[in-house]
Amino acid sequence: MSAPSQLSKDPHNNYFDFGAARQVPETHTWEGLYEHPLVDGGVGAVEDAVPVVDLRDPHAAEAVARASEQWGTFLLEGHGIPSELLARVEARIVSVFALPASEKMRAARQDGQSHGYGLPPIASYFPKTTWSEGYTMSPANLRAELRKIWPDAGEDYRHFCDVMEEFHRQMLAVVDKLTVLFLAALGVAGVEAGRKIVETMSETVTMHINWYPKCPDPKRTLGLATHTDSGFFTFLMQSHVSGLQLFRREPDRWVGVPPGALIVNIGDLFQILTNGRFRSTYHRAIVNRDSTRVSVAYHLGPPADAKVAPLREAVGGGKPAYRTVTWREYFLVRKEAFTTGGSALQMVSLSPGDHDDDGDGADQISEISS
Ligand SMILES: C=C1C[C@]23C[C@@]1(O)CC[C@H]2[C@@]12CCC[C@@](C)(C(=O)O1)[C@H]2[C@@H]3C(=O)O
Ligand SMILES: O=C(O)CCC(=O)C(=O)O
Ligand SMILES: [Fe+2]
Repeated sequence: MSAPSQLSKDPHNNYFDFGAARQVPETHTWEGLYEHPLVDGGVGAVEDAVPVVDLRDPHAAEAVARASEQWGTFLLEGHGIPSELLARVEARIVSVFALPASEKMRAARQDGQSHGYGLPPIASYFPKTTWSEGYTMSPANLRAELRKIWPDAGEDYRHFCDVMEEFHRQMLAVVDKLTVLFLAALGVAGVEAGRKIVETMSETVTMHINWYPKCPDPKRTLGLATHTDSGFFTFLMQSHVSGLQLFRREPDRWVGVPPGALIVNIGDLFQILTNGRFRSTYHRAIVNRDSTRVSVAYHLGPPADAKVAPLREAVGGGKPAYRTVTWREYFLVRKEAFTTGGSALQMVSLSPGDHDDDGDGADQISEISS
């Protein structure tokens, strides 16, 4: 482990040289990772196959509704993003993380900042460090952000920015199509309403890239801690190496998501917006001995200070299940939830207990609180 003196005093922000690691040090060992069985969520699996939604399917809105209610996650097909572009995105992500530590650390996330290189925000809520590096950036500010790493704006800089901007442009078209389906699934009328939502979300897109290096002892550590995404919804593009797992109840188990697919995750604010009809999903990433894995999460949500409350169409004749929150406020609630071992969704619920977000009255799942 190297901890050059110019780096942050925060132990989560010190540089750990994964390439040189011959074992998993205490700082990176997690307990209770395999308390629940792991099952295959591949397309062939019978019980646990992760739902698939094909955007070309005339019944896609029903499939979106079913998957969002029952799983909170689905594999997206027919999205039209060329696999050749996804391969270029992957190659560019690999190239950033391959840079020397001193260059990456120029963009290190500072305390409380939403953007930057290093561990993701939730990392600071855990006593242990994960086997990964990350970098959060927003397309709106991509070029300025990446100048921190590549101040001379050379060829690598241009390649990275060009590819990520192309990915962003193409993703916006997918966001457009999926939003129409979500609104149809919720019975919200109006193309105009949809346009406005897409426009607003497109201005606040955040991309978080993840790099999970090979690990000499993968069973003892974790790539990304168990969490739900907090926004409206997230697209996740992962390389052809497995690692993403979804937590499912009754019986408690981890479902391994097949690698290579584009994944959609419902986030907590969408659960609030839909009055609990669509569910956010607990998920985590594990690492492996033989292959490095990368992923890019494309997070969509409202502006930080916009009020989010259950939709009239979702509440119907009933009662709103959640109070009104802003994303900024929800981050604080979630921080408190992580530090007290509670559930952020329960903390904003108007009838605590009734809307336990993972179904059994227990607040969080094992390794979160260990
Ligand atoms: C828009 C965002 C969602 C995110 C927090 C952030 O401001 C930028 C990083 C995102 C990420 C990626 C890894 C997991 C996660 C929980 C985290 O700590 O950082 C998510 C955040 C989230 O969904 O709340
Ligand atoms: O790498 C993965 O598969 C998970 C990434 C993730 O959940 C996230 O970035 O929010
Ligand atoms: Fe996530």
